[in-house]
Amino acid sequence: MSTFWNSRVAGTVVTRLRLFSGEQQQLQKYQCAKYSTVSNAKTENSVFDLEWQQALPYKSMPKLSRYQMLRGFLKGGEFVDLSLNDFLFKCRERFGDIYRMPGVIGQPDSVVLFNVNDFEKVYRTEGIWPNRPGTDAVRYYRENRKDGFFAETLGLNDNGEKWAKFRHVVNPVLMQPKNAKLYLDPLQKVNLEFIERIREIRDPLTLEVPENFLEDINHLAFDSVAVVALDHEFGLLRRNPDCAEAKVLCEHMSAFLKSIYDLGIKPSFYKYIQTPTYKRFAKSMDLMFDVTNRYVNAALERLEKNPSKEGEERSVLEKLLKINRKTAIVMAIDMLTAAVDGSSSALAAVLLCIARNPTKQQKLREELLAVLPNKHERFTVENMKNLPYLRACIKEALRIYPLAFGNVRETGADLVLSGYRVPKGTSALISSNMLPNEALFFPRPREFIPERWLRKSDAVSADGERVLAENVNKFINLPFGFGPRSCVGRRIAELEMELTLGNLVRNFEIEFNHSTKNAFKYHLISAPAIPLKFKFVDLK
Ligand code: HEM
Repeated sequence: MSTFWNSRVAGTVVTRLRLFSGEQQQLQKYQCAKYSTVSNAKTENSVFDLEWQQALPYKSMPKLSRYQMLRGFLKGGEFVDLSLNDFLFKCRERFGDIYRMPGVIGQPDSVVLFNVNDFEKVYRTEGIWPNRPGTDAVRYYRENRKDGFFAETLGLNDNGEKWAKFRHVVNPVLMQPKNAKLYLDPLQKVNLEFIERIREIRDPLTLEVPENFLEDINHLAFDSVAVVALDHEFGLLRRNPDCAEAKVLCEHMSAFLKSIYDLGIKPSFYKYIQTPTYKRFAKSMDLMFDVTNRYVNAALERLEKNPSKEGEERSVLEKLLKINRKTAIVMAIDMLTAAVDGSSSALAAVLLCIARNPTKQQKLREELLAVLPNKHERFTVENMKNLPYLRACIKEALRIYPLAFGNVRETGADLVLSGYRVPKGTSALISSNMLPNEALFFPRPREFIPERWLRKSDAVSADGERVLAENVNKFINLPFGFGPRSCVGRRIAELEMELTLGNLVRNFEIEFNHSTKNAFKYHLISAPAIPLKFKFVDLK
């Protein structure tokens, strides 16, 4: 019987792979045999079936009642002012490492997870078309736009086969290493503006940047993603700080993120009546659509007037336009909304860690100088290949200050999670962001030890203790998500962080002489909560 199920699952996989052959390698990597037979295969003999039979019924899982949920989010309620993160943790204290959260007003129930073994099970059985619930409001907006622009595709906010088709066409453009050259130079140009901006705004005596330095980091992140997504240098950072369109985009991107929690998790009637939150959200989406549409059309016109030569490739946008104009617009909006706030928080985390750890900073500088002895020399795809310590510093900073509260997946199979039966199709909130800071998983968790991420022989901290991250369950720390649905902008984000950290450390001694207590607050994603008054001292 179990052989029958094995071959059935394998058969389905083979058929789908014919459709999406590019994902074949990923799939083989991610769908480990242990879990691929689970999918609804409740055969009498399977190990899974025994586990399922012995597990507690879903209904008996500790849960927040519908009334508690609704009351908690009403005026004066216990959850009303809490961030998503604090809300989930408050309930964890009451119910433990697994609990049910009721879906209210037409939303489905969710199960909230804090156990890494459960994270692994959910990810490993997510299937080839993993669904990420939570962005219903985006889909609702796109489905209901009067001009029907999104009738064929809802972009990467879609789910199921339609998501996969879209992702399949954009993956090669955004994720293939060979395409990095398309965005390396534009990103580097923006990056050098950032260095100049720091020199302009820092106090001439203290050499500290102003309290609102986060705004500059935000503009760096915005200019960087815009140069990729819209093939346009807005120059918000320095040359064109009053650019109205760039400001509109920036402002509405942040409003967009906030609405995702307000409309996706908190109780909301927006599908029945246009609530003020939904109206604000739809206005942001309209504005972002209009601006994006204009820039993509302008790029198209430029290309038509000055077509690229055979084999010549000039930008990511040009490549996306070659697929078609709609794909280019939808992808540009999806990149802009997903990139800016996250990238700037991640950059702030990296800078705080490096500024507070001068020995590590010096070690990184030495690595950079060995590869690029002249600080004016540009990074290239080639010379960036051998910078393991740079990458380790970024990984370690994202471990200490994880960006997202966690992730969301619809369970791809019936699963036993923490001893309870959880049916296929349940929305699972993988609440992972606190675990990378627990000593159980990472020794000396609050210390910035990039060596954890190096090869075995190098993974020893300054006082000789082994701190290797290799043996830690990798599902604890997945800053870019997992599997075929993981961050499509990962290469761009990593390159942007590597260029920024690399260029800053080559140019300055970076210090942060203030408290880092409660440096970040968590909403859907983290955001710096302290003034980022870094000190930048020029290096000779
Ligand atoms: C440090 C910066 C960033 C981090 C930590 C990050 C992290 C993530 C995570 C955790 C996800 C969800 C993955 C999953 O469900 O498994 C995601 C999705 C996504 N990210 Fe990023 N991201 C970053 C920057 C960017 C940038 C720069 C872009 C665009 C250029 C981008 C575009 C996207 C998009 C479009 C998705 C949705 C993918 C899909 O559903 O297929 N991200 N990101």
